Amino acid sequence: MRSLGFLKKKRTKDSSGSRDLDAATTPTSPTRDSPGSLTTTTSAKQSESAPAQLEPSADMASAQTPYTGGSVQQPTQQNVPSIQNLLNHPTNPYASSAPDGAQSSNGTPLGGAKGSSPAVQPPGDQAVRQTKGKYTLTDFAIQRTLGTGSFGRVHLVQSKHNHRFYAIKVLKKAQVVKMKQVEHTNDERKMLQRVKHPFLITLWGTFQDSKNLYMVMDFIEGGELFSLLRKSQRFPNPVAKFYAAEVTLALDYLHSMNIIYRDLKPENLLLDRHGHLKITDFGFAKEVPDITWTLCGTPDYLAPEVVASKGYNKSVDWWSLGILIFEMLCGFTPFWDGGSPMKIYENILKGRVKYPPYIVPDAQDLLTKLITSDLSKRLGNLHGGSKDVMDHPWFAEVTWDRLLRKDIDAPYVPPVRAGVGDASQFDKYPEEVDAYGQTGDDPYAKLFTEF
Ligand SMILES: Nc1ncnc2c1ncn2[C@@H]1O[C@H](COP(=O)(O)OP(=O)(O)OP(=O)(O)O)[C@@H](O)[C@H]1O
Repeated sequence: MRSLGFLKKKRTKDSSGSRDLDAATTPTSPTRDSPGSLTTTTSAKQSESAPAQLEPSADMASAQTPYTGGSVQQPTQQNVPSIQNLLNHPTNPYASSAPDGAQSSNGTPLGGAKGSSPAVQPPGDQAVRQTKGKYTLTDFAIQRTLGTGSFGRVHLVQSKHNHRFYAIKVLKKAQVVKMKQVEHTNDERKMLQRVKHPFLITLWGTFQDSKNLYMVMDFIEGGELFSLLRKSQRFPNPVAKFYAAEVTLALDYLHSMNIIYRDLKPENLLLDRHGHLKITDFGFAKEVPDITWTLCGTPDYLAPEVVASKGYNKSVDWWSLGILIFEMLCGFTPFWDGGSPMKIYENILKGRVKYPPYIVPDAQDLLTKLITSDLSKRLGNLHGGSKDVMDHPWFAEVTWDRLLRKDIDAPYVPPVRAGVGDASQFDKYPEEVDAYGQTGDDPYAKLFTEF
């Protein structure tokens, strides 16, 4: 029987060294996005270090009674109306605001877009958000840890100015340098500064001290989709469709700006207080107008052309969308089989997917068209681009422009008390008191001049 041990663990970027993909058991990242630079740095393997607090539900075989959240609305097949039936409940998303109270003229954070138009145009202005050195640590009171990552942790903080809650991602410079992620970290800031979209996290500012880099983002209260999925085992078809549709709009937007995201997985999808998605962790996002070669991502989600060290393009995100939809519908990823990352890569390269009988035909059709090694057939990579994905019959009842306006109710509303820094939807982490705010010698100052 399939062992479900992996279900408990979050899949993180590796923090424990590197090897060459061709030569060893661990996938690796070359330092630059060029074909000639395949000396390796950071690997992207399934980490054993993340907390594993979420046991899969005892009712593993059922997608009908997935939730354990008491009186919370639960996205089961019975009580979740189809997206078509959700059209008459406009939500009233809270306008976000900067920690110092500043807003752009339209009351939203400032973002800037360039490149081709997305198939569905998000609202917003074109100015570039000022992020560099805008804040300091003394602007915030640090509360608890929301998550840990390869280079540091994400804290819930409260602004001393407007008293609102934010999330600050802290990255240890020494760790970033050690794992040869300087370029990716600078890219993360740069990409986040450029984007403005309902389903992407907002970066308000960055700053640094001699030891750490800090990124000030909106605090997204509802927790990770990962937690919801593991508690549920798997999502009913309309629920998976809702989240997949929001991700599709975000990818459509990113790709219109020539940004590849490259780390799609439930761990990086947060739920806002209304249950809409926010994609976080732009640690692998990069502007790539045509082709790139860097080996990065999370094993289960890697496209075969990435595993095979070939040049690749935006369509790796469409492959990953296929893996995400599969995982939401099944509770496990298609190429995982309990083995090492290397075993996963073998399976990815073989490309054989077993579709459980409970996957509806439309969904299976879409999955076969996304999870295909043949780039001339992969949906999203064809002439119609992302529109082909949106026009697929599985998404037939999605009204894309209303979804973009969050004018469609989410299938699950997280039980959070808004505005009070309620972090109850996040796992608990041991609180380490790191030496934040230090001045003094900074051997890495030249590497992070944009922060
Ligand atoms: N804006 C936010 N609001 C609430 N929680 C957040 C926010 N950003 C990140 N988190 C939490 O912190 C966790 C780690 O964040 P993130 O993935 O950006 O860090 P990372 O160091 O890149 O992690 P990894 O190395 O695992 O990819 C997230 O999975 C999420 O639980």
